[in-house]
Amino acid sequence: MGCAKGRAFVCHYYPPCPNPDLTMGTSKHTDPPFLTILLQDQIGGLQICRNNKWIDVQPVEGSFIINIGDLLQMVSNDEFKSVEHRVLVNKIGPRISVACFFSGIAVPAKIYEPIKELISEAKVPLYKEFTVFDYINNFYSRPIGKSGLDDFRLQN
Ligand SMILES: O=C(O)CCC(=O)C(=O)O
Ligand SMILES: [Fe+2]
Repeated sequence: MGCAKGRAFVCHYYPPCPNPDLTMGTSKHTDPPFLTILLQDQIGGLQICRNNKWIDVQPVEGSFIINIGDLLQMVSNDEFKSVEHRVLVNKIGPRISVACFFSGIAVPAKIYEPIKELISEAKVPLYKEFTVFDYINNFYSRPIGKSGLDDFRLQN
């Protein structure tokens, strides 16, 4: 499927914040690509949302964090769920993280859809066909923090 193609690296620099309760490092969101491989330093601050609760992702030296993104949720027909996450700021710091996003094949436009082997009478396709461009373009035209998954969901 070429999910490992379309790589982009983003480096984040979070300066120390005198009033961490008044702001966020990165507000809650899901990542649009298939996968994100994330390297964070020892400062901490990354949280994921599970059962409506925010859980700290403790830094483990020498390890990477793998986030499932929206595109993987769609091709897996919701077998994998795109994780909602955010970053808190700290009085200590700065905090540095590096994300590698895997967005798949954008050019020439490749049509993606829920993987056929995952579809059956009991498990109907939940998403319509899409290209990486369609999804990313729609994602960035939406309010921050709202994933674009619902715009591609089929009304079964
Ligand atoms: O800085 C982090 O740990 C996470 C950054 C992030 O969520 C992103 O780049 O999408
Ligand atoms: Fe993210």
